[in-house]
Amino acid sequence: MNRWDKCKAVCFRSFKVDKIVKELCDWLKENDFDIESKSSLRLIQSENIFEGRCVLSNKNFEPNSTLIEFPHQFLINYRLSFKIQGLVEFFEWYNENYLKKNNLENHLKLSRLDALYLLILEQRFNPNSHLSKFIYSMPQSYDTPEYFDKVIIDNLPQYLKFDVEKRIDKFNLKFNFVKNLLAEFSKISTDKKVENLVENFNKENFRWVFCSVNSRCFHAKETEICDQDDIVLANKYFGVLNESDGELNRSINCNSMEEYEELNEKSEEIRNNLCCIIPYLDFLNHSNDSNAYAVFNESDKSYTLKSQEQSDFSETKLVNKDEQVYITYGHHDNKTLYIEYGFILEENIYDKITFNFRDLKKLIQTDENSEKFIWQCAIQKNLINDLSCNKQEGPSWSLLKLLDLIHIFNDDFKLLNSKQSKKSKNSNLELNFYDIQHFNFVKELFLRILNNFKKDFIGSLDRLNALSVNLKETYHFKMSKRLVELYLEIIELNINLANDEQRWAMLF
Ligand SMILES: C[S@@+](CC[C@H](N)C(=O)[O-])C[C@H]1O[C@@H](n2cnc3c(N)ncnc32)[C@H](O)[C@@H]1O
Repeated sequence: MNRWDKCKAVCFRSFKVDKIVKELCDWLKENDFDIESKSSLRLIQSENIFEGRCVLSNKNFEPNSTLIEFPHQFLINYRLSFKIQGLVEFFEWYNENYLKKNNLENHLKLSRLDALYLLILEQRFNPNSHLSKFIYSMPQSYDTPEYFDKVIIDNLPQYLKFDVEKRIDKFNLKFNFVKNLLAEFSKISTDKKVENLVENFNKENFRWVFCSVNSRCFHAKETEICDQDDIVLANKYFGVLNESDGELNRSINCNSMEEYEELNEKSEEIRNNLCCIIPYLDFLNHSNDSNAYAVFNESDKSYTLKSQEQSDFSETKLVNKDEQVYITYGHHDNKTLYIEYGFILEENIYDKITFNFRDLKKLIQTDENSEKFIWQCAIQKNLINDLSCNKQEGPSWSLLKLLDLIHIFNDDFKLLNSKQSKKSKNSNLELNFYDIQHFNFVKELFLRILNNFKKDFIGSLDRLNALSVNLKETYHFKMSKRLVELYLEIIELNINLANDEQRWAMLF
């Protein structure tokens, strides 16, 4: 897009945004929250067209001041679905006919997150909806991979494709499960709202609500937002949510990588069930260097947006007049931003390549018991949480230590001759977990994995470049290609680092 096109697009969008903002502010006012008089913030179309809409400050704020407080009633989570008669009937029917009768696997159960999807969809198509003006303020479509042309996904490197496909599978599984349940329920329901919801529950609409919630939610504890009565109902329909169940610090008790990955997924699922959307605050964009943060306020159950606190260690990023207010969505690498939010950052200090179980397994050429032992050590010694390399520091210490371990047990390394290594094959206790012992072998393994990745990424770039001209004009294509290039840069920088004897030796 050239500068003129960009300018035209911004003007057009700004016009639309004004109308959306007005509706949203009117809606808040109708619900006793006059945001225009209460706050020093305003919503506009960002000058960076790819950022969409954004929140701007009308004045300078001191560090640690309150920018705005959102009353509890505007925190939208599953509990509001219990106020909709048709949905409550559906949950009751599901409880009686499914939950009690079948021993369902977790992914085939309704969850709190599904209740939030259903609430927003029901309200979107309900002519008397309480939330319709807020829902109108949400984007009509998204830039997350659920919206991509499949050809783009098919031609991504395995590193990205695997997670993108996993996400799309999850979406499809959820869609089919809820659709079938609703279809069965509609046979016995006479509620007009349910009829309406079933009619509108198609793939396109579910995709929209799936992405709306996932890319615009905050996370808040159930006990912070819900009354005890809501929690009792939620436990009945969706099971008890033990918020500490999925905590990763319990990974230490895992005995295998499969168990560890399961725990990881469970922890993500629990977090997803804590999703809540806060109108207006869902317009805040992300920066790694944010000037604000949002926090739950226990005393009055409100959600507060605050300017950053003064820090003794780094320069405090201030909220200044007419500048954008940013929060941080988390210390996300570009793969996560791409999949969860549909954008990437050119300069992302948290960007890295994280090697997973399957990538590293390819390096292990040993017997089953030794392999099991390697993974158990990796989990128990907590190496598993950061098996990555980045642009600034190269490989993480955990990755180097794991490669050191892999090398000791690898039949491939015929040079293996140190007494310590042979002894350590038989005894966990004798393994040294504090230093890396064989940095030349580690280098060889590191280069093996990087070169595999490089081949995959270069192949992907070639295939992407060969796609049709029309597709290459799309934002989804451009963002995907740029992401592949940025990762290729990380791979090449790390290959150079490993090949530079002096710099490599300095890592140990
Ligand atoms: C919570 S919403 C923020 C409001 C959004 N800009 C809008 O117009 O509704 C999150 C979405 O904003 C966009 N976004 C947020 N931060 C961004 C950034 N730093 N660069 C580009 N897009 C960003 C992405 O599309 C993301 O999925």
